[in-house]
Amino acid sequence: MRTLVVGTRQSKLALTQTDWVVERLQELEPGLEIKRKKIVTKGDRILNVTLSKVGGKGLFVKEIEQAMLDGEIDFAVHSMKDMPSEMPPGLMIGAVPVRENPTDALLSRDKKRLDELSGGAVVGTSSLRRQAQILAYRPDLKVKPVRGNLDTRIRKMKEGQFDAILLATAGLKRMKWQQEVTQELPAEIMLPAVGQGALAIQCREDDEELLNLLSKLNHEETARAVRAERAFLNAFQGGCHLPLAAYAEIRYNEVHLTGLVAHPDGKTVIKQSFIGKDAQAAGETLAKSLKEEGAAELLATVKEGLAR
Ligand SMILES: NCc1[nH]cc(CCC(=O)O)c1CC(=O)O
Repeated sequence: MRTLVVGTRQSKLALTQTDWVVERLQELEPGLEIKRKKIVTKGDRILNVTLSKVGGKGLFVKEIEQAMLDGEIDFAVHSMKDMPSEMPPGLMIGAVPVRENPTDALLSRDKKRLDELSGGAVVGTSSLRRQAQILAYRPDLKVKPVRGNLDTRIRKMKEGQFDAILLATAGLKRMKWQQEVTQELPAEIMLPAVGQGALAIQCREDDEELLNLLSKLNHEETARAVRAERAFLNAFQGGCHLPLAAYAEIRYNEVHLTGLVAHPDGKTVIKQSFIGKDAQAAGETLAKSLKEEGAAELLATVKEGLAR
């Protein structure tokens, strides 16, 4: 195998995730040389603006994809959650490694669990999905936007800007910061984002040598669950900035998929589950069923509100 170049964002989480994949690949092929090339994305540059207002899809991947197409890098490790549904021609997801914990975590200043937070407590999150679900469960809480890398957000909470914040458990575990987690929120209260906890290893579709190596890292159960979640997402032409959630598990060789669309105020939540064999079909069927309950109109209203 030739020396490989992996492109990565320079956030600690991106570097940690990239290193994890590099180590797995070097276990599979001892002596394999992999160089890291750091790339700054648009999402990294505009940290002061609420992402739902920036709104663009693929904010964290575009520059990396271009470097791959230009041959400057061979592959990249992305958070599946940040991957847009559309990929430029010539690129593909070469492997989906085994999923890390998919839940969302509550981190709070006084180690108070969600049920113990006082009325009016301020929860930091810029995710409309998290905002909608936390308000649906606890309408008495206040939600305020927070941006920045994981360490920045935790610091802002500890400084007192927020009583609690919501973050993906997976990112914290990968950074070995799981001791910061006060409570992992169950999917019944906080349905995870599409692809949360999973990674996508992206490469050129004609790179057979690399694809052959990457296939050994692929975890079919995770890939299948994520396929169902992303099929659901695609049906709404949604991005990670919309109040939309989906989570799938494989049980006895069947896909158990739950999907949700909500108003950011948490007062309207449309949520359903579906069980099927075919992952893609499960996602499409569930989306259709939510649309029959008015999910598309609800999202259109939300988008209108964001544009204003
Ligand atoms: N939106 C940013 C982002 N992209 C992936 C993760 C965490 C890791 C993951 O979800 O796989 C995070 C941080 C967060 O949402 O807390």
